[in-house]
Amino acid sequence: MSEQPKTFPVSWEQLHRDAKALSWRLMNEGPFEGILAVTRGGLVPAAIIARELDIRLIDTVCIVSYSSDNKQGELKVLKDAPKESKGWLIVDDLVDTGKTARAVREMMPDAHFATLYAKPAGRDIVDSFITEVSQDTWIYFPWDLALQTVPPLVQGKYD
Ligand SMILES: O=P(O)(O)OC[C@H]1O[C@H](OP(=O)(O)OP(=O)(O)O)[C@H](O)[C@@H]1O
Ligand SMILES: Nc1nc2[nH]cnc2c(=O)[nH]1
Ligand SMILES: [Mg+2]
Repeated sequence: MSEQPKTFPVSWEQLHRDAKALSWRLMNEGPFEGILAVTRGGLVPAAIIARELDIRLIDTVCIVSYSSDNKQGELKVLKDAPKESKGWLIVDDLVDTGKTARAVREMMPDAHFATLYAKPAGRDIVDSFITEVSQDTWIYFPWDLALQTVPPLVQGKYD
Protein backbone atom coordinates (compact mmCIF):
# COMPACT_ATOMS: atom_id res chain seq x y z
CA MET A 1 0.00 0.00 0.00
CA SER A 2 1.53 3.34 -1.05
CA GLU A 3 -0.53 6.58 -1.29
CA GLN A 4 -4.30 6.06 -0.76
CA PRO A 5 -5.96 9.28 -2.00
CA LYS A 6 -9.47 7.77 -2.18
CA THR A 7 -11.53 6.41 0.67
CA PHE A 8 -14.43 3.97 0.75
CA PRO A 9 -16.18 4.15 4.12
CA VAL A 10 -18.50 1.20 4.82
CA SER A 11 -21.41 1.54 7.28
CA TRP A 12 -22.73 -1.34 9.43
CA GLU A 13 -25.83 -1.49 7.21
CA GLN A 14 -23.75 -1.65 4.04
CA LEU A 15 -21.49 -4.31 5.50
CA HIS A 16 -24.49 -6.40 6.53
CA ARG A 17 -26.04 -6.02 3.06
CA ASP A 18 -22.77 -6.98 1.34
CA ALA A 19 -22.24 -10.00 3.63
CA LYS A 20 -25.79 -11.17 2.85
CA ALA A 21 -25.17 -10.68 -0.89
CA LEU A 22 -22.00 -12.76 -0.55
CA SER A 23 -23.97 -15.44 1.31
CA TRP A 24 -26.46 -15.63 -1.58
CA ARG A 25 -23.57 -16.10 -4.00
CA LEU A 26 -21.97 -18.77 -1.80
CA MET A 27 -25.22 -20.79 -1.74
CA ASN A 28 -24.22 -22.05 -5.20
CA GLU A 29 -20.68 -23.00 -4.09
CA GLY A 30 -21.44 -25.05 -0.98
CA PRO A 31 -22.41 -26.81 1.12
CA PHE A 32 -19.40 -26.09 3.32
CA GLU A 33 -17.95 -28.17 6.17
CA GLY A 34 -16.96 -25.08 8.09
CA ILE A 35 -15.74 -21.49 7.88
CA LEU A 36 -12.18 -20.35 8.39
CA ALA A 37 -12.22 -16.67 9.41
CA VAL A 38 -9.04 -14.70 8.71
CA THR A 39 -8.65 -12.52 11.80
CA ARG A 40 -9.45 -9.96 12.57
CA GLY A 41 -11.19 -8.49 9.53
CA GLY A 42 -12.85 -11.74 8.52
CA LEU A 43 -14.55 -12.28 11.89
CA VAL A 44 -17.65 -10.10 11.44
CA PRO A 45 -18.31 -11.14 7.81
CA ALA A 46 -17.78 -14.79 8.85
CA ALA A 47 -20.38 -14.45 11.63
CA ILE A 48 -22.97 -13.04 9.22
CA ILE A 49 -22.27 -15.69 6.55
CA ALA A 50 -22.33 -18.49 9.17
CA ARG A 51 -25.76 -17.30 10.28
CA GLU A 52 -27.10 -17.18 6.72
CA LEU A 53 -25.69 -20.55 5.63
CA ASP A 54 -26.32 -22.27 9.00
CA ILE A 55 -22.65 -23.16 9.47
CA ARG A 56 -21.75 -23.91 13.10
CA LEU A 57 -18.15 -25.08 12.70
CA ILE A 58 -15.92 -21.98 12.73
CA ASP A 59 -12.13 -21.83 12.97
CA THR A 60 -9.61 -19.02 12.64
CA VAL A 61 -6.26 -18.35 11.09
CA CYS A 62 -4.63 -15.44 12.92
CA ILE A 63 -2.42 -13.24 10.76
CA VAL A 64 -0.88 -9.80 11.26
CA SER A 65 -0.07 -8.05 7.99
CA TYR A 66 -0.66 -4.31 8.37
CA SER A 67 0.55 -2.19 11.27
CA SER A 68 -1.59 0.43 13.02
CA ASP A 69 -0.41 3.11 10.53
CA ASN A 70 -1.84 1.09 7.59
CA LYS A 71 1.60 0.01 6.31
CA GLN A 72 2.12 -3.59 5.23
CA GLY A 73 5.00 -5.48 6.83
CA GLU A 74 6.15 -9.10 7.02
CA LEU A 75 3.25 -11.52 7.51
CA LYS A 76 3.15 -12.91 11.04
CA VAL A 77 1.09 -16.07 11.48
CA LEU A 78 0.01 -16.24 15.13
CA LYS A 79 -2.25 -19.26 14.67
CA ASP A 80 -2.26 -21.73 11.78
CA ALA A 81 -5.25 -22.91 9.76
CA PRO A 82 -6.59 -26.46 10.30
CA LYS A 83 -5.02 -29.27 8.22
CA GLU A 84 -8.19 -30.22 6.32
CA SER A 85 -9.33 -27.74 3.67
CA LYS A 86 -11.64 -29.73 1.39
CA GLY A 87 -15.16 -28.34 1.62
CA TRP A 88 -14.10 -25.38 3.77
CA LEU A 89 -14.94 -21.71 3.18
CA ILE A 90 -12.30 -19.06 3.92
CA VAL A 91 -13.72 -15.61 4.74
CA ASP A 92 -11.86 -12.30 4.93
CA ASP A 93 -13.11 -8.73 4.74
CA LEU A 94 -10.99 -7.79 1.72
CA VAL A 95 -8.14 -8.69 -0.56
CA ASP A 96 -5.73 -5.85 -1.39
CA THR A 97 -2.23 -6.84 -2.61
CA GLY A 98 -3.21 -10.49 -2.19
CA LYS A 99 -0.29 -11.27 0.16
CA THR A 100 -2.52 -12.41 3.02
CA ALA A 101 -4.85 -14.40 0.75
CA ARG A 102 -1.92 -16.13 -0.96
CA ALA A 103 -0.49 -17.24 2.39
CA VAL A 104 -3.86 -18.55 3.59
CA ARG A 105 -4.47 -20.32 0.27
CA GLU A 106 -1.18 -22.20 0.69
CA MET A 107 -2.43 -23.47 4.06
CA MET A 108 -5.90 -24.36 2.71
CA PRO A 109 -5.43 -25.20 -1.00
CA ASP A 110 -8.81 -26.91 -1.49
CA ALA A 111 -10.97 -24.30 0.23
CA HIS A 112 -13.24 -21.71 -1.40
CA PHE A 113 -11.96 -18.17 -0.66
CA ALA A 114 -14.52 -15.36 -0.28
CA THR A 115 -14.13 -11.69 0.58
CA LEU A 116 -16.58 -8.79 0.65
CA TYR A 117 -14.28 -6.39 -1.19
CA ALA A 118 -11.39 -6.79 -3.64
CA LYS A 119 -8.77 -4.57 -5.21
CA PRO A 120 -7.37 -5.36 -8.70
CA ALA A 121 -4.01 -6.73 -7.49
CA GLY A 122 -5.69 -9.40 -5.39
CA ARG A 123 -9.02 -10.13 -7.04
CA ASP A 124 -7.83 -13.19 -9.00
CA ILE A 125 -6.55 -14.89 -5.85
CA VAL A 126 -10.04 -15.16 -4.32
CA ASP A 127 -12.98 -17.17 -5.69
CA SER A 128 -15.86 -14.88 -4.72
CA PHE A 129 -16.25 -11.23 -3.75
CA ILE A 130 -19.00 -8.61 -3.93
CA THR A 131 -17.51 -5.19 -4.71
CA GLU A 132 -14.28 -4.14 -6.40
CA VAL A 133 -12.62 -0.82 -5.52
CA SER A 134 -9.59 0.74 -7.20
CA GLN A 135 -6.10 -0.08 -5.94
CA ASP A 136 -5.59 3.48 -4.64
CA THR A 137 -8.71 3.32 -2.43
CA TRP A 138 -8.51 2.67 1.30
CA ILE A 139 -11.55 0.86 2.68
CA TYR A 140 -12.75 1.92 6.15
CA PHE A 141 -14.79 -0.65 8.03
CA PRO A 142 -17.54 0.34 10.48
CA TRP A 143 -15.45 -0.78 13.46
CA ASP A 144 -12.80 1.81 12.41
CA LEU A 145 -15.29 4.68 12.11
CA ALA A 146 -17.23 7.06 14.35
CA LEU A 147 -19.98 9.63 13.68
CA GLN A 148 -18.47 13.08 13.55
CA THR A 149 -19.19 16.53 12.11
CA VAL A 150 -17.79 17.57 8.73
CA PRO A 151 -17.48 21.20 7.54
CA PRO A 152 -19.69 22.33 4.60
CA LEU A 153 -18.03 22.84 1.21
CA VAL A 154 -18.44 26.64 1.49
CA GLN A 155 -18.04 28.21 4.92
CA GLY A 156 -17.90 31.70 6.43
CA LYS A 157 -19.67 33.73 3.69
CA TYR A 158 -21.70 35.71 6.29
CA ASP A 159 -19.14 35.81 9.08
O1 LIG B 1 -4.25 -8.36 0.43
P1 LIG B 1 -3.39 -7.80 1.51
O2 LIG B 1 -2.55 -6.65 1.02
O3 LIG B 1 -2.55 -8.83 2.20
O4 LIG B 1 -4.34 -7.13 2.61
C1 LIG B 1 -5.53 -7.71 3.04
C2 LIG B 1 -5.50 -7.99 4.52
O5 LIG B 1 -5.23 -6.79 5.24
C3 LIG B 1 -6.20 -6.62 6.26
O6 LIG B 1 -5.82 -7.29 7.44
P2 LIG B 1 -4.81 -6.64 8.50
O7 LIG B 1 -3.45 -7.25 8.37
O8 LIG B 1 -4.88 -5.15 8.40
O9 LIG B 1 -5.31 -7.12 9.91
P3 LIG B 1 -6.75 -7.12 10.58
O10 LIG B 1 -7.62 -8.00 9.74
O11 LIG B 1 -6.47 -7.68 11.93
O12 LIG B 1 -7.24 -5.70 10.63
C4 LIG B 1 -7.44 -7.26 5.70
O13 LIG B 1 -8.32 -7.65 6.75
C5 LIG B 1 -6.89 -8.47 4.96
O14 LIG B 1 -6.75 -9.58 5.83
N1 LIG C 1 -9.19 -1.35 6.57
C1 LIG C 1 -8.42 -1.72 5.53
N2 LIG C 1 -7.45 -2.61 5.73
C2 LIG C 1 -6.70 -2.94 4.64
N3 LIG C 1 -5.67 -3.81 4.54
C3 LIG C 1 -5.24 -3.76 3.27
N4 LIG C 1 -5.96 -2.91 2.54
C4 LIG C 1 -6.90 -2.39 3.37
C5 LIG C 1 -7.94 -1.42 3.19
O1 LIG C 1 -8.18 -0.86 2.11
N5 LIG C 1 -8.66 -1.13 4.32
MG1 LIG D 1 -7.13 -9.01 7.95
